[in-house]
Amino acid sequence: MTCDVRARKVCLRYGREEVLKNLSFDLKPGLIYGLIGRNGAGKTSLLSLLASYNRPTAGSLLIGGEDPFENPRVMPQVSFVYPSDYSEEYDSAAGYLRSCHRYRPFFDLDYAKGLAGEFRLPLKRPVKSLSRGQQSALNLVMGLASRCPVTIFDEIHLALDAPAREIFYREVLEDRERHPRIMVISTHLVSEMEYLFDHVLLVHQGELLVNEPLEEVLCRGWTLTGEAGCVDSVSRGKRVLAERTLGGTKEVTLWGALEEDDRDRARTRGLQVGSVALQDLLIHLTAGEAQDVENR
Ligand SMILES: Nc1ncnc2c1ncn2[C@@H]1O[C@H](COP(=O)(O)OP(=O)(O)OP(=O)(O)O)[C@@H](O)[C@H]1O
Repeated sequence: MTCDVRARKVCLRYGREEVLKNLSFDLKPGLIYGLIGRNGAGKTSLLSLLASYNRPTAGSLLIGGEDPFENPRVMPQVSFVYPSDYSEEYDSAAGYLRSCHRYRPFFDLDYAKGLAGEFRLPLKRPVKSLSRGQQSALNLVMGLASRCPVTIFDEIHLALDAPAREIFYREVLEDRERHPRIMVISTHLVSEMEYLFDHVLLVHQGELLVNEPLEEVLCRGWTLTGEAGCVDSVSRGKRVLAERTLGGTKEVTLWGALEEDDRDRARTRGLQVGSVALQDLLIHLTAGEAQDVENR
C-alpha cells in the first residue's frame, strides 16, 4: 500500500480539554517533516493519532486511504519511537533488536546492528542497564531500521550527545535516500535540526499555524533594519512579529511574502533586509499571552 497520510479537520479531546483543533494536512512519501511547537502544544497528541494510540474525536485521518485505528493492515506500516521506560526490560539490547526483527515486517537487522556499532551500543548488556543516552540511541536504531513507510521520532534524540546526534541526522538523510518514506521528527532542537526538514508543521495550542515547505516558511519571515521612520513606512500594513529599537535604529521581524516592491522600497531608504531562522519564527509566532488550558 502507498502510505500517504491525509488529515482533515482532525480534533482530539482529553475529557473536557480539546488538545487538537481542526488540523488538516497531508504527509507525502519521501519527505521529512519537522513537527515543532512549544511545550504542551499538542505534538505528541498528534503523533499518537498517526500511530493509532488514539483516534480523532472528530475529523478524518487516513493512512494509505484507510483509518489506521486498530487496523492490522496499516499499523505495521507505522513506527513510532519515543522516550520509553526500559526499567523492566531485562533482555539484552541485541535480543531486543532481534525481537523487533521478528515482529516488524520491514525491519533490517543487519542495518540495525551496523547502526548500533556506530552508536557504540553495548549490545550484550540488558536494555534496562543502558544509560539514558544509550537507550535513546537504541530507540533511534529501532526507528531507522524499522524502514516503516511512516517513521515517527518523538523527541527521541534528547539524551544523545552531540556526536550521536550527528550520526542520527546523517542516517535520517542517507536512509531516506535509500528507502524513501515519510519521516516525522518532533523536536525542540529547532536550530540544530532545521536543515533536515523538507516541510514544517508548527502546532500551537492545538492548532496548525504553519504547514509549508521549509523554504517557503523561511521566505515568509524577514527582518527590516534601519532608521525607525523608514522602517515604519516600509512595514506599514504588514504583520509585525517582533520589533526592537536602539536609539534611532529599529529592527522589525515581519511575517508575509517579501515582494520585489518591498525590496526596492527598502533599498531606496537604505534599509537592510535580513532572513529569520526557523527557531526565531517559532518563538515569535507562538509568543503572546499564555492561555490556561481550561480556557482554551
Ligand atoms: N493523557 C492525557 N490526558 C489529558 N491531557 C493530556 C494527556 N496527554 C496530554 N495531555 C494534554 O494535552 C496537551 C498537549 O500535550 P502534548 O503531550 O501533545 O504536547 P507536546 O506538544 O508534545 O508537548 P511537549 O513539547 O512538552 O512534549 C497538554 O495540555 C497536555 O497536558
